[in-house]
Amino acid sequence: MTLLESVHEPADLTRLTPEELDRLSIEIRAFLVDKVTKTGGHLGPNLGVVELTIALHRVFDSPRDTLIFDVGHQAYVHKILTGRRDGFDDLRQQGGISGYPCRDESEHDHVENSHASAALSYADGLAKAYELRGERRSAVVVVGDGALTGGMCWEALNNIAAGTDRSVVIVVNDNGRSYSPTIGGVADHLAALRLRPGYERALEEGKRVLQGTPVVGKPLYAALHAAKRGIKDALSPQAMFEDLGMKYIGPVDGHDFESLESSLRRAKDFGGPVIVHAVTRKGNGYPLAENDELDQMHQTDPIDPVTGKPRKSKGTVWTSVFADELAKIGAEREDVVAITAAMLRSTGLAPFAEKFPERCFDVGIAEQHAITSAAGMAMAGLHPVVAIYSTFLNRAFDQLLMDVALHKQPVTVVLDRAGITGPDGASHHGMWDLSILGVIPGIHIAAPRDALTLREELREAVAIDDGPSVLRFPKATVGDDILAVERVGPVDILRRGETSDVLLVTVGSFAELGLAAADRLADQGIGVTVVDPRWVAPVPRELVDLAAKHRLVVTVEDSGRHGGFGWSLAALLRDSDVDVPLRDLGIPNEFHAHGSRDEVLVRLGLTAQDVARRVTGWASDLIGSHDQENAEQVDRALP
Ligand SMILES: Cc1ncc(C[n+]2csc(CCOP(=O)(O)OP(=O)(O)O)c2C)c(N)n1
Ligand SMILES: CC(=O)[C@@H](O)[C@H](O)COP(=O)(O)O
Ligand SMILES: [Mg+2]
Repeated sequence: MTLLESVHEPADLTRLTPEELDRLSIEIRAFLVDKVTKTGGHLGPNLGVVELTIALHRVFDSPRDTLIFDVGHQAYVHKILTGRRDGFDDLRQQGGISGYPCRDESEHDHVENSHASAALSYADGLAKAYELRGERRSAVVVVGDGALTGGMCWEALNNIAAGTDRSVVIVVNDNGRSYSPTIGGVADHLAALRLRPGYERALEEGKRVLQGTPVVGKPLYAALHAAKRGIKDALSPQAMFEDLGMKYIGPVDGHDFESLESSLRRAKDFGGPVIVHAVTRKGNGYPLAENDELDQMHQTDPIDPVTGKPRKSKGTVWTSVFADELAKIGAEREDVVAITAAMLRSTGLAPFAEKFPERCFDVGIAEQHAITSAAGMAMAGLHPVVAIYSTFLNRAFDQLLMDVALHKQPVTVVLDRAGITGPDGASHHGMWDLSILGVIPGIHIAAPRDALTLREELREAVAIDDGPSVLRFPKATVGDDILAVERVGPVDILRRGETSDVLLVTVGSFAELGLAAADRLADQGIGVTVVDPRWVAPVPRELVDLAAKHRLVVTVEDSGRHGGFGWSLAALLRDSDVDVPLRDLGIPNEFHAHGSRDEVLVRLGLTAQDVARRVTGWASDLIGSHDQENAEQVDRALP
């Protein structure tokens, strides 16, 4: 039996010798490489926290002490040590274990939200509750140097520092990288602290020397205090955390068990807010992840563990089309600048940054700042393009509403990973943007259906100079271009039905699905006109006239139904006194578990077959043109 097989719960770790701990680390790293190169996942981050996570579980008493991982993408080792080793064959797969902490999986898991920079706030709340209830428990957080660039961390630190008797242990997992090297003053300060590692050792050495002298009692303590002061001033740059009133321990070698455990025990015994600054190496022990110049191993697709080559090709993804067109626009318009929130490559800004380095800004994991900083740039005559994932825009809603739209500033926000994303689960699906952005006065939102319309609508967006414009597209391979048979205003007619039974309005990449459904319905004699609005906000008024010429309107969108495009079009028809029944298909407003994008869409009934079946039913019920027998025929006719 391997050591890894002998560890079923954290308590099993406490009996291991130093040699066994080192062996266990080797086994865990081999396990991570073996499993994650098969399933895909956050290989780099987790290889960097093997010793740290083992040490945390040896020093603290989870779940009595609450262990929280910021983002949570680096919790695989935690899952292995808390009895879920066997689940890694199905990591991030439908029905398998989540790639993030999951409360249903274990009492040791607490925070499922993978949005960065929130963990310290949880810890502050937990610690306040423990104090009120007289419970001697520690709230322990692992927060990365990247997550520490997020604003919520500093809101939390401001509060945590005030809780002098509350045990909040903040382990800064400092590997110097987010996706790519972490930027900004916080990162520079951590680097300064990292580069002066002698402080702790010198302090220990000073204590040892003094305790070996005949000096005792008060003179000894005075001498110790003087030594500490002198060493601290000489070796340790003024740690901003101490300025905040927090004890700072570090920098600590995050791969050395002895240093880690002694620091964590000191932190646990301190009984107040304390920072343990652990210096780790992302991807430690696996050269392909250690030397991750192209940010491929922060979150990897399934790859060959030796060569690092993807196990299957993804084809052309939406992001690469955006990347190419923005770089072209950048060459034509020097007022266009780009902003990323620590995700330059994964949001497609790398080609722009390579061509125009002075016009591309990485603000760290700080989407709120990104949006308002963009408003500032726009006020000064630039046209910023902020590229972020749809789900992360949630936290910057007020900035888009009040800092951009209120001032009618020309800022373009490009939302990648819009709609169902898949393996990253509920907090990553980009299903909220149409619902929350639709309320913003003067906003323009485009949902391209293919590469051609993405290029076209991106150009239209950066030409809008009287307010915010938004473009959204999914985490997927982009399909073939779908040519329109006619354009009515901004609306593309993709297919005219033999009869005007149904107007099927498809949003974005769902055009392909809508056309496939229309083909099936035509076989049943149901005439379907398929249109792509291209710009979904404001809802094109041309849809009112088109709806008035049909007997049923159906919308289908890769977005939450509540407040989505379907609801907005229904409101417009009502306001226009067009009394045509409308049915909307979209993502139910629930939290949807991980799986592949296609698997989740099947779960949600968002496939051509499902759409055809639903339309047949509605056509039969609402316009009486087809009986139930047709509905069954549609079923039989479909693969
Ligand atoms: C609000 C938000 N923006 C962006 C992301 C995407 N993201 C996930 S992990 C990560 C980098 C985290 O860096 P760090 O905190 O240093 O952790 P490490 O991966 O280095 O362990 C980013 C940007 C996110 N999860 N949340
Ligand atoms: C944890 C996080 O927010 C990302 O790393 C997430 O895994 C998205 O990955 P993709 O960039 O592959 O969509
Ligand atoms: Mg990091």
